[in-house]
Amino acid sequence: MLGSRQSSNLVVGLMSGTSLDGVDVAVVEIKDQMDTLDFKLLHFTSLSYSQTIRDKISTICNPKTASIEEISSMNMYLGKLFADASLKAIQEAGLSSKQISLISSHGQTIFHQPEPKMIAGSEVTSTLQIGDIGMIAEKTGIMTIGDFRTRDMAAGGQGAPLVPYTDYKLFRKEEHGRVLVNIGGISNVTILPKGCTETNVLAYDTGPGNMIIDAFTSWATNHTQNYDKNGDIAAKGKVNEDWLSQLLDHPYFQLAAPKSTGRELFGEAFAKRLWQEGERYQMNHTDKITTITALTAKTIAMEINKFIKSANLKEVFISGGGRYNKTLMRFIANYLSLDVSVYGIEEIGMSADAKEAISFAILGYQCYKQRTNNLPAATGANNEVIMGKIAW
Ligand SMILES: Nc1ncnc2c1ncn2[C@@H]1O[C@H](COP(=O)(O)OP(=O)(O)OP(=O)(O)O)[C@@H](O)[C@H]1O
Ligand SMILES: CC(=O)N[C@H]1[C@@H]2OC[C@@H](O2)[C@@H](O)[C@@H]1O[C@H](C)C(=O)O
Repeated sequence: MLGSRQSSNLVVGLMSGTSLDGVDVAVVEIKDQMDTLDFKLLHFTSLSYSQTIRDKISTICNPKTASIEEISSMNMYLGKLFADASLKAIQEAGLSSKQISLISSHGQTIFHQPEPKMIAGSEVTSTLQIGDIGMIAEKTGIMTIGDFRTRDMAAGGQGAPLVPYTDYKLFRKEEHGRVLVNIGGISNVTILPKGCTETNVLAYDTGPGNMIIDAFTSWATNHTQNYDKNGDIAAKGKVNEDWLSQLLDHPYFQLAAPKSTGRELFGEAFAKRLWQEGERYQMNHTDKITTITALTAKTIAMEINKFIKSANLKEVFISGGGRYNKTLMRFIANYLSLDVSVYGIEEIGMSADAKEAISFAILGYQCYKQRTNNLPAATGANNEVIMGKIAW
């Protein structure tokens, strides 16, 4: 039985995020004692998607170009790819499949609609993560858990963000407040006030993370670069303050929490519109990238600044690929009040790259243990639920 022996608590967590860069795989030992959870990262690896796969996923993320046939086949294709990635990681960790209790897979989000649509007089919210868990279980021989977000939505939540549950379990502090920021395709913050309980954690998506920076870099470099490595391009440009303040008027930044977002709002169409706006401002490509980097930084910092006093915030820890963008990190620190210090999340023993995959390992483990694993304060759900479905 899971949990009865130390060796049986080995879990593989899989995360494929909104950047569409690939799948992250964390092999984690989960230490489950009384009501505290802890983990040890045994191995971490990422499998990059080929350009063909990125393009295919991009196509099915866009309702105008998606076809049901492509969605259906990509669901099975990604399931197989996730299975292969899991087996590779298990082998690299020096383990065998038999030692793994479960695989927990977030899946690839291709659609996320937290604002209700009317269908035959009923309000419907929806979210879709693909990468079939039946396929993963079949190809690995390991029980697989996935499809977390729908259950939270069924309980009236946004189905996102889900990682704040593990942020709360692992990183809350009695002495002072902390903020965890993940900068992937989209950015999200988890605010853990001093001595917080589950009910007063604040967590939501702040808006774009690297998504627009990546798109701009690709266009500015004639597709020779997918992202602004280390923020080197942004470091060379100037922020256009006029344009930045206009960009900050976007309605998403004014929305009250709980809120979550994705490619539907800040994807390619949005990036294209901003790129054209930048042209109208007669800005060079470098200044456009610098200004868009400042937009990500400012929308994160503005949210944190709101809670510095009330939550007694002292430390901000940054994870996700954006942690490596030095210009973005510098801008965030500059936009924040001097009361808080900004660190990479490795400062508290967590890997910036593996954090989300580790979190999904923990969320899946909790599901298997039949424990609730959503944080209604973050998602807006009416009640706690056990998120996740199991393929035996
Ligand atoms: N060295 C680096 N310098 C600058 N940016 C980087 C670097 N390494 C990664 N990134 C950025 O991080 C992005 C990937 O981040 P990450 O893997 O955290 O996103 P994700 O998990 O796909 O997204 P999300 O968390 O929104 O689902 C890349 O697209 C790139 O923009
Ligand atoms: C619908 C969806 O896939 N949302 C992702 C996305 O990527 C970042 C942000 O938007 C967050 O809401 C979420 O992922 C993280 C892992 C979460 O649920 O905490």
